[in-house]
Amino acid sequence: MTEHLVDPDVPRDLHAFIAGLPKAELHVHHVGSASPRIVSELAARHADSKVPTDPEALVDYFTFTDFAHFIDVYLSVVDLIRTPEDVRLLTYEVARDMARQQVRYAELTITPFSSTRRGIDEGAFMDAIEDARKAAEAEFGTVLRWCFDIPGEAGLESAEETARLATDDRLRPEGLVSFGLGGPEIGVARPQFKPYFDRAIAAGLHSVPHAGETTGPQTVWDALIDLRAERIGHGTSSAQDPKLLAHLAERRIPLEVCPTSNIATRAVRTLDEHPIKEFVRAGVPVTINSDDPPMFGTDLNNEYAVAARLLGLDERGLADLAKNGVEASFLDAPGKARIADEIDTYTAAWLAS
Ligand SMILES: O=C(O)c1cccc(C(=O)CC[C@H]2O[C@@H](n3cnc4c(=O)[nH]cnc43)[C@H](O)[C@@H]2O)c1
Ligand SMILES: [Zn+2]
Repeated sequence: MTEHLVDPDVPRDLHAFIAGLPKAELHVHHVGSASPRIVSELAARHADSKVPTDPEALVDYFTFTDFAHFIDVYLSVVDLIRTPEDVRLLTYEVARDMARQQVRYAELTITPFSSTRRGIDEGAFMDAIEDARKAAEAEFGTVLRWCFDIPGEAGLESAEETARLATDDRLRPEGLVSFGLGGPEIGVARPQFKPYFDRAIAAGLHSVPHAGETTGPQTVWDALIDLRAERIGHGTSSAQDPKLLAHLAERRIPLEVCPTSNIATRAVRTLDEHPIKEFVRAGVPVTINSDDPPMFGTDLNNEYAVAARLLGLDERGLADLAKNGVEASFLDAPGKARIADEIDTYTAAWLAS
């Protein structure tokens, strides 16, 4: 258990239960998962960067005034990933951190455009993430899959490039399962990306755009209608629209909820004002995720503890939440059943002890 992340309002034995609970993570960014150790190592390697090398100084550096500031800082970390070896190291170390938290399966959001436009060879990039994926599965037992996302603010050029990298049979990595859209939402309307999502969906990828994180519920409707979203990244503002909540519940469209992220980027004022309770009350499938954990001073275990407090969950409630993540994943049916059984076995043993 990471001591500094223990929520004093959650009983200690519930923290211990969460630490051992097998989990799936569906909304977590590649570069945003770089631990302070990796960020400071890369910053030391690339001395021209403004990113601090001292892990303590990173805490201040990762304090954001708003979403735009978060993206600026995020891109300064992206600038540290300069070689295929940087990509491999980052991916492998992220999987190690996940395995320590009993993450059995993760769909990691990667923005290949940001790397290829900075000069990393596209084939070498794909080889680096695939090599790390296979090593992580063999050595840590954590299964990784990829979501390639368009950085929307970078325009349609980035959409074209992301769609090409995701659908070209010679490049497309074996682990790729879905197609996303990230970055700021203000001034970046979802419908313009429809042709790129159509191509990705035609190539067999699932649609998982961010929507309703920093703009209102209409963005979520646009993601559902134009981008044919199967899950929504964040979807926080859905709570403002009862018809939308009913639609998400009826169609069983999960929200990828990332509570601490929403506070860190100031999308939501305080955790107590987070709409997660409204989602659950409306019957919307809720999954718990960490988004950019070291940047937001959190990890997946802490997000489960936050959810336990906000929703008043005990061990069985937390196990159900973990099973929501498995069910909403793009794993095949036997893969889902394996992790769900593991969650049940773990929970039964914990409650019997
Ligand atoms: O790479 C570039 O050159 C570039 C140019 C202009 C704009 C961008 C971006 O906007 C990149 C955004 C970046 O942020 C990632 N991300 C991480 N966490 C979140 C989140 O909570 N909400 C939205 N986006 C997020 C996203 O995956 C993009 O890679 C890049
Ligand atoms: Zn995100």
